[in-house]
Formats: sequence, structure tokens, C-alpha cells
Amino acid sequence: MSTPNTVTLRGLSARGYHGVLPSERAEGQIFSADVTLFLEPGVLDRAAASDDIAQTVDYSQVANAVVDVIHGEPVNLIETLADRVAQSVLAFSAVAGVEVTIHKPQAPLEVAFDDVAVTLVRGRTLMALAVAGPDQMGNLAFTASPASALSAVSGLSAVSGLSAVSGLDTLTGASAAATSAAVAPTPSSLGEHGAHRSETDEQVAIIDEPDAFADPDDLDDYLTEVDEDQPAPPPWGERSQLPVDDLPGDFAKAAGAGAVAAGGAALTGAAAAADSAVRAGSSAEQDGLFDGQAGSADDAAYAPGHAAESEPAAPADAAPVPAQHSGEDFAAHSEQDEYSEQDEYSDEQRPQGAAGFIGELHNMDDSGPSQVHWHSLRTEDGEQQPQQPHHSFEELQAQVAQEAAEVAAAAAAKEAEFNAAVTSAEPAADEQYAASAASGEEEEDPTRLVNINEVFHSEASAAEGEGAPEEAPEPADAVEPAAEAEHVDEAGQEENAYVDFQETADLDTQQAEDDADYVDYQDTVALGTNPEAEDNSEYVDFQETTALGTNPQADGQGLAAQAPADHFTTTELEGGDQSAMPPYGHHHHPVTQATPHEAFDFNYEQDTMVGSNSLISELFDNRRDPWQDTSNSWVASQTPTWQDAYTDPTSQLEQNDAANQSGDPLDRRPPHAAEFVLSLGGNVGGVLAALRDAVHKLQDTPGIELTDVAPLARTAAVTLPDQEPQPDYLNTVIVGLTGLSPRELLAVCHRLEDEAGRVRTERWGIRTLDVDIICYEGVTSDAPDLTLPHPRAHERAFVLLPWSFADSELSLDGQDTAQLADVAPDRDGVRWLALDWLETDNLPTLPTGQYIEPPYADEDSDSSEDQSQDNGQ
Ligand SMILES: Nc1ncnc2c1ncn2[C@@H]1O[C@H](COP(=O)(O)OP(=O)(O)OP(=O)(O)O)[C@@H](O)[C@H]1O
Ligand SMILES: Nc1nc2c(c(=O)[nH]1)N=C(CO)CN2
Repeated sequence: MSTPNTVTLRGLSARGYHGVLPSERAEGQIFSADVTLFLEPGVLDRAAASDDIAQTVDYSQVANAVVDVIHGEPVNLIETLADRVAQSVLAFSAVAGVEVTIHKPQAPLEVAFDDVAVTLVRGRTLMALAVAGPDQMGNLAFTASPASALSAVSGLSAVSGLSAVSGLDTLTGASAAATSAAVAPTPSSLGEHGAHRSETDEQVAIIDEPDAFADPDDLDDYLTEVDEDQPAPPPWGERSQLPVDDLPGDFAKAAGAGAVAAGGAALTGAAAAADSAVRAGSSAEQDGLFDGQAGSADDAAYAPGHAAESEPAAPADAAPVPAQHSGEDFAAHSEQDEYSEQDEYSDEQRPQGAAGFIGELHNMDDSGPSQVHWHSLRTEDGEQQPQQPHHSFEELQAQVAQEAAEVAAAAAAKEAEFNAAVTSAEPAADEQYAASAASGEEEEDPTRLVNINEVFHSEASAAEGEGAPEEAPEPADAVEPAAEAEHVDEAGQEENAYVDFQETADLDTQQAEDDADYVDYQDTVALGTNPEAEDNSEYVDFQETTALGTNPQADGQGLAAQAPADHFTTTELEGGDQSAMPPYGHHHHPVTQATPHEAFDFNYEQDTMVGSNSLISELFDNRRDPWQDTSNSWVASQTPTWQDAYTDPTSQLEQNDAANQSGDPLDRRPPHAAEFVLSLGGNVGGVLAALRDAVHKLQDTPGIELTDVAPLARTAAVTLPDQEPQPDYLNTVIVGLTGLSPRELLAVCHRLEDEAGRVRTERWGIRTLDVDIICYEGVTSDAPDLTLPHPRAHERAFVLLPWSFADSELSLDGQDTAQLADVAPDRDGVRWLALDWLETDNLPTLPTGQYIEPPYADEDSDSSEDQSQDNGQ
């Protein structure tokens, strides 16, 4: 039994300059190709037997050829690119056919998406097309253009309806495989019996009664009764596509349903084989293969080859002519059927006397489709032969249905597993926001509600001897009246008509009833966000951001003017005069540098903590060594509460002002709430989940109260000039109040990065999560370990733009963050903003379609990227 003659390469990526937009031609972007090579019959078997690379196709050469095409001459369409890739692959002599998918994950769309892809199939011989599957044959052979391609935008629910499983490449990839597998006869099943063609009969049978086979007997009858008087098939271009529903009877529908039900899971083994058998049989029928002669599945591959029947045979393993024909001349080329006589198997080898064209399934098992046996309908002399025993139609039908159900179940399990993986790190929404103001429920876990004002109030009380460690936190509704007032927007809408993350206390205690409350519709509408979208709450697209006046340099002429750049040269910025950066901006929370609480006086040098507060020390006991792998997991239930810290009986925070003056300001806790701004981003792994997780963890962190979460931005990666292109980032900004010292806050940031599996490989390298402190009240610092404000924030649209949407009293040099964003060099790299990103299900889980494996720490990994370099110091 031979194995399927396919070789598959996935994710062959290179920068290309294809596209219609001038910016695409100028800047280029990442394209990637998946190619499945359908090899000439016997190739892999011979290679396996000989262990000789000369007997097969050298996939490294194929990879190079594909990448050369991607990197090569620009074309407008990915369809064209796919065709060129296919032709380059067909130039390899062992390759009979190829399926090519071109992905363009950075396509300049204005909506969130994972990928745009085109798939097409090309073959030098019709057999190759049959190998690729009757579906592909349908697309190629039954449509006007053999160059027809299958296009898909995945991850966009409105288009593909596959959002539940999109975004996970293994699933989307499997889905494609399922679709293909479900309808494909195997290469081996064809090759095994040889590429035989009809010798004498050019008549074809056309199925013109698609409903005639509802009864299984009808199908059997049909399979043995071919109308030899049927006219020849129309030319290629005049044929119509063969829809699944037109296949005989319920069987075909079951097969189709199986493929659809498979969803995100690959159809493998028997199910694929079963489907293949049915579909191939049907296609063969459609192609008029029951011609009274040696109709066989093999003939399906050669259906149009009758005209060339007198051509001399070509040995199966003769080096095929490198494909030079274009898609347009493919049909004619195929009709010449240069390999029509090719038959590496003798007639003796071919199963004789089989009467059914249905694939025999009784030998099928999980070892896969190669065990499908194909039988010619008639003997060579045209005499109908007694049917060999085979499973009844009902049996086959039941088997297909069962397999389809199993596949569907597997797909569902995969999807559930995926969803669980995505959401496992974050608390469920109702867990997170369990309490409801309307219902008057108390917050279940008071540690979730961390109001910095209460922190200081409580701390002061403790200092005065009024607090007690066991003192309950103040109720959530004890927020300041001013915050309450903010519930009503300018238009006088009802409280909760929109929710501002500014009100963290309320966020924790009042918003549980309706997740929609978390969507700032008011802001969204005011921003004019994507009015054509069904749910205009979700995105601020590039164009509309411009319309908002945030990008005065854009000419407003659409994507051509606004197409994102993927790579920004930052040499100038790096060499720029940082001193030109204006002094740090105005503060609405005047901060007197706090007296460090000696109990929390961290000694970073020795990485030991001085003091007695075990709970807060627990939080920071694994203080930052960027190169040190931390295995501590963040367990919310063990997270110390702010009350524990501030009601520590040893607390002398207020009394130690004088001593504190001599300490490092970065280690001082503020006596009052200090506003901070964090920038979060990542571009590999499950970034969306990582960012959400980080937000939730911050909410759970004692001494931190979040006051605003900015929209999520998809941004082109800003890289160093010599760096490889990277996937887009997802970026956001978080504003909060804290009672922690700047370095304590930094430790929290680093902890979040560690928890997200951040591994440093190179400066500005790909990362699962990056959390930077953009500013901390009025603190300025040029310390390498904590430079404040962040020295590069003022030139980063990926920080400034989300920040400009957040509510923060802080600014850089008093300048409007939106204005700074407008002139930031990476401004055009901000592709879209998602306002309700914490809650919505409609976002891609990955910033771009192609999944790039996050770097993993290993012992040999060069951690040479020292902090000073990393920090650009
Ligand atoms: N404001 C700051 N926020 C975060 N880290 C800072 C800051 N200032 C200095 N650092 C130091 O920079 C070091 C490197 O940080 P990281 O690897 O996250 O850099 P990066 O985010 O890749 O680059 P960039 O700083 O340009 O954003 C950290 O270990 C940290 O001590
Ligand atoms: N788009 C984008 N590019 C980056 C980012 C980032 O967060 N977003 N962070 C970097 C280093 O911190 C380097 N480049």
C-alpha cells in the first residue's frame, strides 16, 4: 500500500511588495505560502525505499523557489502571486500538481482580521487535479477559468463565519485541510491503480438527474447503467461548477455535511476517504467516465484526455516538462493530456472485474484514505461485470455520517480547548465583576476593589492607631462624589449608559449586570467609529481617526494615503536629542515625595527585602532580574491585600518622612495616590489574552487601582533597521493610581511580563508581553533601570494614540497626546483601535494571521541584551 504522494510546506514567508496600493509596493509586507505538492505516482515510495533525495523533490529547493517568487517581481493580486508560486513549484519534475495558499496577514484592511488568503490548485496533469480533489477539479475543470481560485478571509466573522475557531492557525489550517481532505481521493488511491485512460470510448455520461439517487438502489443502478449516447461534455469553459447538492443523493450531501461539520478539524482517515470516494465517484460520473469501457477512478483524472488517446505513453516517472504554461492556457494544455498514456501500472495490476465505482470502504481504518479501493465500472471490453461485494449504500452512508459526526465532535472539542486556552488565564467576566450595584450585592472579594484613596485613608488611620489589620475595606460605593458624577455623560444619558474605566471602584462593584456597559458607546459614537459596521462600538479605523483630526498630515484619501507601514527606521529617533524632550507635564495629583515606609524599603542591590510585611513581600519577593526565569505563578487568592500592607502594625509611613527624604525617590511610596501610565503590548503568542490577563492582574494588585484602560491598537511593529520584520503588535495603555513606589510598580510590570512568558532575545524583539511605565506622576528619573518618563514614549504613536483615548491627567510636557501621536513616525502604523477590547469576542486573538512561535528561554540563549542596551541608554 503506498502512502499519499504529498509533500507539504507551510508558512513559507518572505517580504513581498505585492499589492494594488502604492504603499504596499513601496513598503512591502509579509506574505506566506502553504504549498502541498502532489507528486507523480510512486515518487515517495521510491524515495522511501531508496532513501535517495534524487528520487523525490528536495523540499528545501521548493522552499527557496517559493520564497524567491514571494520576494520577487511585484504583482497586484495574491491570486497572481499564488499562480506564480504554483508554476515555480510545478517546475520540479517530481511534482504533478500543487495546491498553493497565499496568506497576506498584514493586508491593509480597516477591520480586525487574522488573515486574507487565496488558494488555488495547479497541475500539469489532470491526474494531479484529481489528486487534489474533485472539489478542486470542480473549480478548475468546471468553471470558465481554470485559474479560478478559492479566496477566503478568515477570522472575520462577517465574512467567513468561522470566528469561533479562527485566529488559531492550527485550526484554520486544519479546516482547510479538512475541506480538501474531505473531498480528495488520495494520490495513492489513484496512483496505485495507475493513470489509466479509456482506450476506446469517448462517450460521456452526464448526470442530469441529481435527485434520482435518493434511493440507494437507484445509485447502484446508475453506477451500472451508463448512457453511452450522451453527448460529449461541453468545452471546459462552458461547464458549470458542480455543487455538492448536485451530487447523487444524500450520500453526497452527507459528504458535504461532513466537510462543513468538520469546521476547524481535519478530516482524516476513514471519513476523508469515505467522502473522497463518494465525491470522486460522483465527479467521475459527472465527467462521463462511465463510458462503457475501462472507467475507473483513474479515469476521473483523465476525463478530458480522450482527444489525445493516441499519444504515446510516457513513463510515470519520466521527468515532466517544467510547467511553463500560465493558468489561462492550462485547460488547453491539459486537453493535450501529455501524460494521457502514462500508466505505470499494468492492466494486470489494475483490479479487474469490479463493477462499482464507489470506493470500497470495508478495508478502511484509521490508517487513512489510502485504503480506499477504486474499481472500474466496466471491464475493458465493455461488458458489465458482476459487482464485487461491497458495502451497501446504507452502510456507506451511515459510515460517512458517523465519521462526519466524529469529526464534528472533534472540531467542537478542539474549539472548546482553544477557547479554554484563550480564556483560562483570565477570570470570567462575571467572576471579575461579580457584584452588582443594582442588586446591592457586596463585592465578594474585597481585595478586588482597590481604591487608592481608601488605601491612604486606611493607611493614615492605621498610622493613627485607628486601623486594624482585620478592618474591612471601605465599601465600594464609597467612591468620591466626583466619580459618581461622571456616570452621567454630557448628553445627560443615564448612568451606566456608558462606563468609564476611570471609575475603577464602580467597575468592580457596579457593572456586573451588563457587559455592554463596559463599552463606551458614547465615546464611540462621538468618534464616528465605523458607522457602517453592525456594531460600531468596536473599532476606530485609521481613516476615521484621521477624520477626527488626529492626523493632520494624512490627506484623507483612504488607505492609499494611510496604508500602514510595517517597518519603521528608528535610527534618527534613537540618536535623537532626548534633552529636547520637554520637562514632564502638569500634575493633577500633587505628589510630595513619600516617606518610604521602612517596612517596605526594598534593597534592590541585594535583592532582599528589609521589613516585616510578609504579604507585600510575597508580591515582590521575586524582584526583577530580567534574565532570571521566574516560576512563581500569580495566584490571585494568595495575593496580599492592600489593607494588609497598609494596616501593618509596624507601619510608620507617615512618621518616617524625614528619613525618606534621603532615600531614592524611585523607592519612595507616595503619601497620596500617584497617577501612572503604563504601556502594554505584545506581538507573539496569544497577545489578546495576555493583555486582558495583565489588566485583570493589575486590578488585583494591592496598591494599584486602574482608572482607565485605553482602546486596543493594532500597530505595525517598530523595529530596528537591521531587524527582521515582525508581526503587528497589539498595544494599549493603562492609567491608574498607586500607592506603590515607582520601583514597586516596575516590579509589578516585570512580574506581569514574566507571567506572560516574556523571553528577551534581542532589543525590540518579538515579545508576548511588554509592560513599560510611561510616567509616574511628576517623577523624573534617568536611572537605567527606571527612566521616567519613558524616554521614547513621546515618539511612539503606539503609546500616544491609545493614551490619547484614555482619560489621564498626565501628559508629556503638557502636550496633547493625540497631537504628539499625529507627528509620531509610526503614526501610520496604527491600523485600528478597538474600544471594547476587554469584553468583545470579535477581536482576533493574534495580532496577525501568521502565528509566530514566541521565543522560549533556553540555557544557551544569549541573554546578552543587557538592560542598559535594552533600555536604549
Ligand atoms: N520607564 C520604564 N519602563 C519599563 N522599563 C524601564 C523603564 N525605564 C527603564 N527600564 C528598564 O528597561 C529594561 C528593558 O525593558 P524592556 O526589555 O521592556 O525594553 P523594551 O520595552 O523592549 O524597550 P523600550 O524601553 O524601548 O520600550 C527593563 O529591565 C527596565 O529595568
Ligand atoms: N508597534 C509596536 N512596536 C514596538 C513596540 C510596541 O509595543 N508596539 N515595542 C517595542 C519595544 O518596547 C518596539 N516596537
